[in-house]
Amino acid sequence: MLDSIKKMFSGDEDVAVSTTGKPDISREKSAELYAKAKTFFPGGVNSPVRAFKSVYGTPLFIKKGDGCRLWDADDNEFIDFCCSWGPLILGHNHPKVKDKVIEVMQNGMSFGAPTALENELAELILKNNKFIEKLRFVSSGTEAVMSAIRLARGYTKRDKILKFEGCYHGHSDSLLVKAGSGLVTFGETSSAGVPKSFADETIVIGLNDVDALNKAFADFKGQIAAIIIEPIPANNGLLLQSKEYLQTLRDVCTANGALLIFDEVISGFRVGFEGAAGHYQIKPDIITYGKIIGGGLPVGMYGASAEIMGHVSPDGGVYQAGTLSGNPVAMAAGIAQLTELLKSSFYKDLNNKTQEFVDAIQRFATARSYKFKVFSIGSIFWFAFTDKASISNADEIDPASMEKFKVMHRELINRGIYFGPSGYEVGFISSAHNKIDLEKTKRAIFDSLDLVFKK
Ligand SMILES: Cc1ncc(COP(=O)(O)O)c(C=O)c1O
Ligand SMILES: N[C@H](C=O)CCC(=O)O
Repeated sequence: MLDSIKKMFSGDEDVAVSTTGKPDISREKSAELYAKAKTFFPGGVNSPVRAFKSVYGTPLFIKKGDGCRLWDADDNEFIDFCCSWGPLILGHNHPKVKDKVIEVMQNGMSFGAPTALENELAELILKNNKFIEKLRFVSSGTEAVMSAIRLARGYTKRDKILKFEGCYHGHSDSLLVKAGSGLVTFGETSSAGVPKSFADETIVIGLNDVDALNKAFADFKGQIAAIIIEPIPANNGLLLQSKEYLQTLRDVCTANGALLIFDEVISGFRVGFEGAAGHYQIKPDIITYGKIIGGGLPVGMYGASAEIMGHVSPDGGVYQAGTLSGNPVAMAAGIAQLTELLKSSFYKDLNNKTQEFVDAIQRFATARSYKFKVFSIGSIFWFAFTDKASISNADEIDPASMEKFKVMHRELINRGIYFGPSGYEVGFISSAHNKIDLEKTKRAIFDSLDLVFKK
C-alpha cells in the first residue's frame, strides 16, 4: 500500500495526470529557479511540502504578495488560500503590519537583550487570553512544542508523552512519529534519524478513540507526562474532534497527574483570539502558539499557569533559550497583527465569510452528487474527496483520494487559485479576501470539480 502511494506521488514527470481544462500556466522562470535551487537544497526547497511532490508540476517560486494575492516568478497572479500556511490572517503586506515593522527596524534588528516590545506583545496576549498566565517567546512552532514537551517532562518528572496519529507538532525528534503534514503527504509518517529509544517514549493512538486512551494510561500507569494534541487537527486533513472528546482528554490528564498540551500553532488566534481553548472552553495546562503571532515573521511561544511556567529557566530547572527569541522586528509584526484581530467583529466577519464560501461549494458538490465534502471551522477549511458526513480520524482518509486533489490543484492553479501543494493540508481565508475574490474562486472550484469527477 505504502509503495503504491509513494509511486503515485513520486516524480516530477507526472505523466499520470493530464489537464482537460485550461492550458497549463507558464512555469518557465519557476522551473529555472527550481533547477538552480536543487543544486543548493535537498529537493530544491527549505521545507519539504513546498516541493510540489504530490501535485502537478514545478513548485511555483513566489516573488510578491499583496492582500489575498500572490505573483510568481513568471508573473502569474493567484488568489492565495495557503496564506503562508496560516499566519497571514490579514493577508499579505497588510499596511499596519508593514508600517510597524519598518518603524521598529529603524532602531536595529536584534539585540539579544530584553526590549519593551516583548512586554507589549505579551501583555496584548495575556490580557485577552484567560487560559495562560505567563509565556515564553521562541522562534518557531517546532521550538514552542519541543519546549512545552520538555516543560511537561520537567514538571511531572515523567518521560512518556502521548500523541495522536496524524497530528503534526513540528519536527522535533519525539514528535516525528505517525505525524501529518509533509510526512503523511509523502506516505512515510515517521522520520528516519529519530533514535528508537526516543520514539519509544512517544505513545501514539488514534484520534477520537477513548478505549485506546484508557488503555494507554493503564499500560503506562504513572509514566505519562503529557497528552499533546492539535485540538483542531489540521495537518492530516481537518479532523474535527468533539468537545466531549477533548473534555475526556482533560479529565484523563487530571485524573492521572499528566499535563494536557494544546498545540495551537494553527488554531491559535485563528478560530478566535483564544484559539481552540476558547472555542471549546477547555483549559489545557500548556498551550503552544506560532504563526499568527508573528504576522509572517518567525515567532512561536508557549504559555501556561504562572506555577507551571515557574519551572522554566532561570526561575526553574527546565532549560530553554534562544539568541533571536523575542526578536524586536517579529514582536512588532505580532503587535500590529494582533491589534487588528482584537477589533470588534473581526472574527465574526471572517468566520461568516468563510461559512458562506464553504456552504456554496458544498451545495454545488451535493447537487451534482459528487463524492466531495468541505469540512471547516472558523476560517480554516479542507476539501475531502469522500461521501462521509464527518472524518475525525486519520484512518478514515482514503490515500487514493489524493489523486483527485492532484487533478484539482492543477486545475485551480491554471485558473489563478493557489492552494498549498498537498491534499492533506488545509486552506485559510484572510480578512483580505473579498466577495469578488471568493466568487472568482468558487467558479474556479466548480469548474475544477466538474473536471475531476468527469475523469
Ligand atoms: C500544529 C502545528 N504544530 C507545530 C508546527 C511547527 O511549526 P513551525 O513550522 O513554525 O516550526 C506546525 C506547522 O508547521 C503545526 O501546524
Ligand atoms: N503543515 C505545515 C504547517 O502547518 C506546513 C508548513 C511546512 O512544514 O513547511
